[in-house]
Amino acid sequence: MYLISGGLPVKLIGNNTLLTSNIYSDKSRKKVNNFRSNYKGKKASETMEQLKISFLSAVLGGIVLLFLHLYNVFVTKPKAIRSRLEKQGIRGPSPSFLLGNISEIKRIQHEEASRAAQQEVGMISHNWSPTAFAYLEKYKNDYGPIFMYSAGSIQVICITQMDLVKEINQCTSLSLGKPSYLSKDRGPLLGQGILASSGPLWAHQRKVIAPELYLEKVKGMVNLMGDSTLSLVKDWESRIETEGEGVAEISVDTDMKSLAADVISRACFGSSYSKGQEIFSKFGSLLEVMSKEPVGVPALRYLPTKNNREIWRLEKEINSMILQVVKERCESSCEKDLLQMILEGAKSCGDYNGVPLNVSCDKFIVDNCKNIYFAGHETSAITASWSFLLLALYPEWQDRVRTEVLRICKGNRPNSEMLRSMKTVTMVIQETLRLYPPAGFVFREALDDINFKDIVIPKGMGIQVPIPILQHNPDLWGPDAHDFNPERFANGIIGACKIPQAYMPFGAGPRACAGQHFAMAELKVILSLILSKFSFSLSPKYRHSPVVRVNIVPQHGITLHVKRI
Ligand code: HEM
Repeated sequence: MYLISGGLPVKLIGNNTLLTSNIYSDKSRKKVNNFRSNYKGKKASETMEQLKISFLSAVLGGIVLLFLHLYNVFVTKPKAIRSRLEKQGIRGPSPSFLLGNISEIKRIQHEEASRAAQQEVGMISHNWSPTAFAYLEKYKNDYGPIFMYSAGSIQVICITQMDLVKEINQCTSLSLGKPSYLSKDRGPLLGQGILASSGPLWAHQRKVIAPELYLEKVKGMVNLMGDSTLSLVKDWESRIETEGEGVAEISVDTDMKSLAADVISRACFGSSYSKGQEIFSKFGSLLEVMSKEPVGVPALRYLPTKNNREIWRLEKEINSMILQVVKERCESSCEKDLLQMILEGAKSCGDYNGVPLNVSCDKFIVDNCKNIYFAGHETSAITASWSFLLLALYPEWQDRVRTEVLRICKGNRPNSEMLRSMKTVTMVIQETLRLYPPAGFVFREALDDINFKDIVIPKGMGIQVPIPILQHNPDLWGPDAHDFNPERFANGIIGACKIPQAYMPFGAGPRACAGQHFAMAELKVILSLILSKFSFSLSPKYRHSPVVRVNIVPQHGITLHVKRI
């Protein structure tokens, strides 16, 4: 009998004494070799078989687990929270498997957009929200002022009833936070910065960042806002000269974006602002790539698709560029810019009132720099652009604003005192923000079951307050709700609306825009410096089409004729 021992054939004889095989003949050696290779082949194929089976069972197990997870995320959980709201009388369209109401929403939007496109070209109506928010208008008509719908894994309760809106805005409970998808699948843009975070981490960031943007601190930034605006004024002057006849056709929204980027780079990065501009221009590209991505399924962020690879590359580059500026800053002297304030905040980001915050210093710095840019760049740029459009459409208001600016500034650069006394400019900005608020919604998530009036909103539910729907409501603003009438703000917001809390371009309550004083000062500087040098009229190229992207933006840009005065 042969056995295989350590690769050598051995023979068992008598009382199990072993003899090595090398004493056997060639013939028997051949036999042994044949046996050995057959045996090895058989064993290898058995091992392969076993490997295949284990691999297949692992894949199958993975698929089953993934399916169970997706079933839980897309079916079980949504069903449970929807049924809790249904029991309280909240209704909404029935969701389909996986996509919820996404396909239906797309269809409603598409149909309404095609209907609007057939209307008279060149007609400008400020009542744009029934087109841009067609699905919300439909659901509100069908199910009442509080309704729910499903965006795949995200379940949303949409609230347009003012008593409830007021309660949400005033709520200080940390059980009401920002939607978790903001820091998950919008992670490369926002991370865990002030805009996207909730609970103690947000409370710490707010404590550090908001005071630096209070009115007193903003006064010190009026000069840098003037510097950026004056270089645009020079640029426009030379463009008007080159184009001849004293007029230039200018894509105002593009130039306002560069201007707002310049302002926020100077405010955030002080003397390293040119480095800041470079960082923010990469951030702009990241924003563009990410706006092509669906929201609500964070797992998609890990797939090595072309888009994701680009997102990872840009994110890595931006993060390391910010940290490079920080490193240079630490080696040089202190500056009084927003970055310095973020650096100070990072020193104490270990805990908030004894609760550990679980965020590294580097992440705290990087995420909050990105958040300040995200929050304060496009919003201000779009508002300035809509203001110029409205002033081009209503020349009597353009004249009133210019007269006020010339009376107050007397040809000088505006300072904070002058900005404070610009009443007409303020009214025009307020009315612009009412008709065209850059942010479409105030978003929240119930981080725990939470009560508003007699409704218990279940944990995990997204909460949405659609800003334009409130700000265009004739029941609140009167029959001229869709008209441009800055005069309504002559006695402030309280005098303009039956329920002043319906005016919320900057949100409201403890999470209201931390940069609203900064934004108002910036807009006044831009409007006053530009209107004292130029006049505006509509270009025949302009097509009015406000659409909802990350912000509410002019789909075809804002092209105006700009003339020196
Ligand atoms: C016209 C310009 C602007 C508009 C319309 C605007 C609007 C908003 C809105 C609607 C929110 C969310 C409020 C909420 O969830 O209740 C917000 C948050 C915020 N904004 Fe602005 N914003 C503007 C400019 C700025 C600027 C220039 C900065 C910074 C320099 C800034 C910094 C912030 C920050 C830090 C937050 C987060 C506040 C928090 O969650 O605690 N914003 N803004």
